[in-house]
Amino acid sequence: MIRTRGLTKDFVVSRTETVHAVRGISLDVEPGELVAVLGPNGAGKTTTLRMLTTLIPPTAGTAEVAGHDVVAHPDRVRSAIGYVGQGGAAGASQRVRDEVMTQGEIDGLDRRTARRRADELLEVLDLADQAGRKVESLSGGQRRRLDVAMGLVHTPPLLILDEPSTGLDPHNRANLWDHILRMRTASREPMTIVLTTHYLDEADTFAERVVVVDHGQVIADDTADALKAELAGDRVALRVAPGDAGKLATLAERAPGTRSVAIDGDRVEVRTADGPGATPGLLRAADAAGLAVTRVDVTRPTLDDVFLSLTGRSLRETAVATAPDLSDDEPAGTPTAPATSTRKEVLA
Ligand SMILES: Nc1ncnc2c1ncn2[C@@H]1O[C@H](COP(=O)(O)OP(=O)(O)OP(=O)(O)O)[C@@H](O)[C@H]1O
Repeated sequence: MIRTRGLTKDFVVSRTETVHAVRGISLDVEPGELVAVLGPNGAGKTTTLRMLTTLIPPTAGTAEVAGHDVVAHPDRVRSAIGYVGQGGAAGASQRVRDEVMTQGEIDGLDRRTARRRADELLEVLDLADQAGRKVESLSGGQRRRLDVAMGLVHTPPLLILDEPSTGLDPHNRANLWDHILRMRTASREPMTIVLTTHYLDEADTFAERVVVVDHGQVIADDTADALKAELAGDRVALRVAPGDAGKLATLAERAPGTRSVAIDGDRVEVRTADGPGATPGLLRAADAAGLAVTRVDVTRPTLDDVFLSLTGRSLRETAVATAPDLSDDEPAGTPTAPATSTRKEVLA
């Protein structure tokens, strides 16, 4: 469904500065896959999606989407995809339901189906009460939900979503995911979904495959479970008398499967491929050496641990620091120029 080879994007910012936003990404996404693309701010995720959706041309490399080259046949690509970008796609002076319906008709739905889909999506995304209101009167969170409704109104074979849930409250995030998953199972053809998210729990729970991007390159690509097992490992924390921590650490280093051992006061933290499997052996070794273990905690790694082990940095910190405030309390007002071109502007 997607095939890129050496996909590259440079932005020439000035005579002396070029931003190498995407540096040779080669990626294959099969029909029916649900792929989450993770990475810190500025990693190149949006730029990659914008090339795949034909909003910007690649500097080098190739990309085929739904069987069509993004440079040679952008129209064919556009008609095969649904896209939710980061910029507000709706016209400020239009009414909410009309905007969703119009987008549906642009995407090829007949008027009745467009209305039914619009009403369904406005209900799912908690916008039914705002259906007759003008877009400019919506809060930031409501406007984001409207963007998502416009992107999902037709049920294309390929959905590309750039941070669809950013700024939504937990209730609306859950509804959105429920709807996306239902759309997917209801569609006759396998629906392919590629999305970026800063919510690691979403990627962990819903994505069948996680692609980690950093500095414009893919640095890991696998299922969340495989990435966690390969790159982060489980943590077994054992508490002993402070004077015994060194002896226990030495024993733990010799235990099968141990990747690393760290001491923190009376706590010995063992990184191992299989925490629950390794714990009985660690306890037996401690017991045989006369060391009394007073507490054991086994923790499975998160995708943030995966990123940390790959890069030495935490994804969570960058996400929290830059998550936009889409408060539902205040109307968002007329938007300033969006950071990315919108679907309506460019794909219509
Ligand atoms: N139009 C542009 N002109 C110049 N530089 C750009 C432009 N668009 C993106 N960049 C730069 O390219 C790099 C990648 O940006 P991109 O938006 O793709 O990152 P991202 O991974 O989507 O980040 P975020 O998680 O913050 O959305 C960044 O350094 C960004 O500043």
